[in-house]
Amino acid sequence: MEQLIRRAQSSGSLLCVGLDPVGTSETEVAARLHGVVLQTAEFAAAFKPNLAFFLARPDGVTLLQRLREWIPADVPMILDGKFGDIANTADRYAAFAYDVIGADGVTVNPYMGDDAILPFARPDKAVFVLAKTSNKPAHSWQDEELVRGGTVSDFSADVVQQLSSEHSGLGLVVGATNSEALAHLRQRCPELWFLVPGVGAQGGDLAATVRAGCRPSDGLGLLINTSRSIWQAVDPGAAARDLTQQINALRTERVSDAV
Ligand SMILES: O=C(O)c1cc(=O)[nH]c(=O)n1[C@@H]1O[C@H](COP(=O)(O)O)[C@@H](O)[C@H]1O
Repeated sequence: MEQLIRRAQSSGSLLCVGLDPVGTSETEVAARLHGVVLQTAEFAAAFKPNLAFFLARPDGVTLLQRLREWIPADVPMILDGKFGDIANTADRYAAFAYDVIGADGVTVNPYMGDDAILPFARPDKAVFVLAKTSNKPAHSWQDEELVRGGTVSDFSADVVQQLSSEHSGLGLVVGATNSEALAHLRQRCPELWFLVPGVGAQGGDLAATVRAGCRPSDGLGLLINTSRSIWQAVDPGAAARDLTQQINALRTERVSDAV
């Protein structure tokens, strides 16, 4: 998380460049991936490769390892695997993500309990736990009210908040497609970092996202991910630059409103 904060500050950006590579040939995909990294790196607070898009290719694991080499060392790479299994299996996924691939962080699905999360917590790694996801059908699971009060996503957020008092580097995944839910979770967890996908192809409202999710105290706490709208752009560098500038204008407003 410290690396992430340093990078967000030095790049002046909260943009997370999502890497969900698609294409017909292995050479074409590798070349495009390398190109996107080179063109967007100066605007990237982090990169987020989604594991599924790599595993679907015959050389996917090697490509992920090459990707880590292409990404500048000071830019965190979050491996989006949405991992979630019992402790000894989670431990193996953590070894894969951190030791085999060299990722600086992961996404985790908390459904199986704390032991699905904690094997990923290492002092120098970031762990983003799903709380309120961007997909529409998530509503019927995550907005379910619990007998103890609050929703399932509130419960996930509360558990992560509690665990973060003993384990550094924990954050939440909160989708950009529901800014009310984002504002609600920001209020519930004022300090945690949120990874926020759903801007771009999924139609999340960027302005509402920054207003709802950015920490008014320091203009940080938010990593806004977009994948397809950068991958499919004619000029990925320009797309990343434009998005960064829009985010920065909005977060300046957010911080000055709070003063
Ligand atoms: O954990 C994620 O990154 C994630 C959580 C979520 O709630 N919604 C979501 O879309 N994602 C991921 O974020 C990326 C979104 O891609 P685009 O819709 O193309 O920007 C994909 O890799 C998704 O798997």
